[in-house]
Amino acid sequence: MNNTDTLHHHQQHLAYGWNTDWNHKMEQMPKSTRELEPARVIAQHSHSYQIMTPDGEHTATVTGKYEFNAALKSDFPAVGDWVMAEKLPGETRSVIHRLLPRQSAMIRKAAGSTVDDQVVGANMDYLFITNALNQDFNVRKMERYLIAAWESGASPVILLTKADLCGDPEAFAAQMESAAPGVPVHLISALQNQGKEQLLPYLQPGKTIAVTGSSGVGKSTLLNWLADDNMMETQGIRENDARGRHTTTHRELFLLTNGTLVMDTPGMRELQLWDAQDGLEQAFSDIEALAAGCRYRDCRHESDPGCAVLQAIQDGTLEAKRLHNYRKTAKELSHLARKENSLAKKAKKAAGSSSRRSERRTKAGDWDYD
Ligand SMILES: Nc1nc2c(ncn2[C@@H]2O[C@H](COP(=O)(O)OP(=O)(O)OP(=O)(O)O)[C@@H](O)[C@H]2O)c(=O)[nH]1
Ligand SMILES: [Zn+2]
Repeated sequence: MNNTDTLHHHQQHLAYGWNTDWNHKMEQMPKSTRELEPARVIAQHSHSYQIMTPDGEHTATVTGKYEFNAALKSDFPAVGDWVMAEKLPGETRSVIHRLLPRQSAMIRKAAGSTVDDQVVGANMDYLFITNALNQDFNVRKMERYLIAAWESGASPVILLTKADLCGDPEAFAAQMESAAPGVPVHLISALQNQGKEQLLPYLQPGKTIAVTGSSGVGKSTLLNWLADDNMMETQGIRENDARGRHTTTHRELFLLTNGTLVMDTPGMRELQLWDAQDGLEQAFSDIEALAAGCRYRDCRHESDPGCAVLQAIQDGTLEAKRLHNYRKTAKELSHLARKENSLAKKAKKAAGSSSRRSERRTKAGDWDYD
């Protein structure tokens, strides 16, 4: 196949975020005797995918060989993935042969098993983490979200929504900023159409944005606001597809007219924590940086002599609460790790006895709808 030709002739497909990096990754793939073209996964059903191919939207399934070689659930394509697909002659169907290596991925861990880990979204550039400026406002919760965000490889951005409901939004933004080192914090009100200009730097052609946050913080409102009259496609974002029943029109990756891609997958909406050491270190990079100055490498920042973290609290450059939250989160993570371990042991024992497949189904929850 002549890739350059393919790419130049299909602007629609290019719009879905294809770029020179992906082209490079494609060229690294082992050569195939078949006509394979790159396509992006725009929706996921239990046994099939919707993909955007150079010829438009196709329904696709993975090949038997793909399935055979997939050791983990996360080896299967997910929304946002780029795959190499073969168009079936005369049909709007394709088969997926390969997965291009992910640039970022949000993984939902299944307790006690790595086999059941699911990718709920792939190749996001930005992850919008939302928290509302009402009783939902919760720094602790955001610290936990940030861990998952950093683990994903996408750049986190904090959006404080419903700013119109708050008397002193700036104070809350400042509080959030100190809990999220290196993460931009924006105050917005979708209802009052305020703060959109701050989001424009992220709304770039070819960039993919995913939105996460607890139920009710205003994600749907935000997505519709971002899409505004910018929807390329006719259906609104997540009108009422909570059960994901509309397999023919259902999409989870949307193209705005300015070329930005917006991802809204059910699994992405509720991030869970797991034993995520790297994410913890990044979410608390302020403390990690201070800890580098502690006299002892294994300093517990409790009463240890020469502790730079405690010194910073004394100097007033670090809030005591921040260290407290760090400790609590670290503890929580190791608790999760222990729980995962014991569940893994139990699962091992139970394996073979009951029907694992149906168990998987239920666990998969909203991800595995059809
Ligand atoms: N005052 C105010 N209310 C808002 C704003 N954005 C959303 N809301 C309201 O908050 C409620 C929840 O908004 P949704 O967009 O449905 O929230 P969601 O996060 O998508 O909720 P789930 O679908 O449950 O995940 C609705 O009543 C919205 O009208 C805002 O900027 N200001
Ligand atoms: Zn220390």
